[in-house]
Amino acid sequence: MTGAWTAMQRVFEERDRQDFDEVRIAGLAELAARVRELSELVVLTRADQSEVAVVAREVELLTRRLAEAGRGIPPGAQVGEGGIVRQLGSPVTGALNPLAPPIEISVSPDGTARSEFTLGVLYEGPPGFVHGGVSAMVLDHLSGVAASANGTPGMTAGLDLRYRRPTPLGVPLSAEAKAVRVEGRKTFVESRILGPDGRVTAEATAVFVMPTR
Ligand SMILES: CCCCCCCCCCCC(=O)SCCNC(=O)CCNC(=O)[C@H](O)C(C)(C)COP(=O)(O)OP(=O)(O)OC[C@H]1O[C@@H](n2cnc3c(N)ncnc32)[C@H](O)[C@@H]1OP(=O)(O)O
Repeated sequence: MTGAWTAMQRVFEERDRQDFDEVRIAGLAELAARVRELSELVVLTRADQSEVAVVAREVELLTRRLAEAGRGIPPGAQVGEGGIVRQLGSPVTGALNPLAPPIEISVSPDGTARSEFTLGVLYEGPPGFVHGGVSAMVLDHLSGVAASANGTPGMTAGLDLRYRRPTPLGVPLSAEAKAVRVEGRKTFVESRILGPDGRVTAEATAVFVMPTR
């Protein structure tokens, strides 16, 4: 039976054949950014009912225009030595995904993956604070990048989260993750999100397992 890793490689190879140059990516990223703004205003608008109905109709027409050139499969993931290096449709970092915040991640020479980002109203859980599932998503992904940077990429097998204090919405947050131990196919990664005051709001230990080929 084909393993998960081989199946994923096949998907990636298929998508690699798609025609995505940097100019096209920039254009689509601009579109995604505008849709993100629109989504936020859907939550925040005070427009009256008739105006909302008109806008809904206009958005429907715009959607139909894009559907005429729909292609059925999501944008590709670029794969490097350490696993995925860029995934344009990622719900966390994908510049082409309007649902993604999106967050940008850098990796320092010691293998620490870091990010600074702000999460707006679309990610609200408790009033005024970030949804716990969104924090988990960010830490899961950041930890995945740290596992890859360690040269031991894998699938998330476990994510043990502790929510220390509420994570505030609409203010600059930072997050970091680092691989701390490797045992066979398993890589253990520790991560955390910090509020603007530098205090930890959420922290996690994740286990990544390299799937069988
Ligand atoms: C620069 C940009 C980069 C970009 C990088 C992109 C980052 C993306 C980050 C997001 C990642 C995701 O969302 S991934 C999506 C969410 N995750 C998934 O869908 C995974 C679904 N699960 C699976 O496919 C499978 O269960 C696997 C592949 C994880 C493991 O299956 P397997 O290969 O059969 O392995 P298995 O025998 O079960 O376990 C292997 C070893 O791991 C241990 N193990 C298994 N689970 C756990 C666990 N929770 N905690 C501790 N240990 C565990 C087992 O005891 C065993 O230890 P021992 O006996 O060997 O000692």
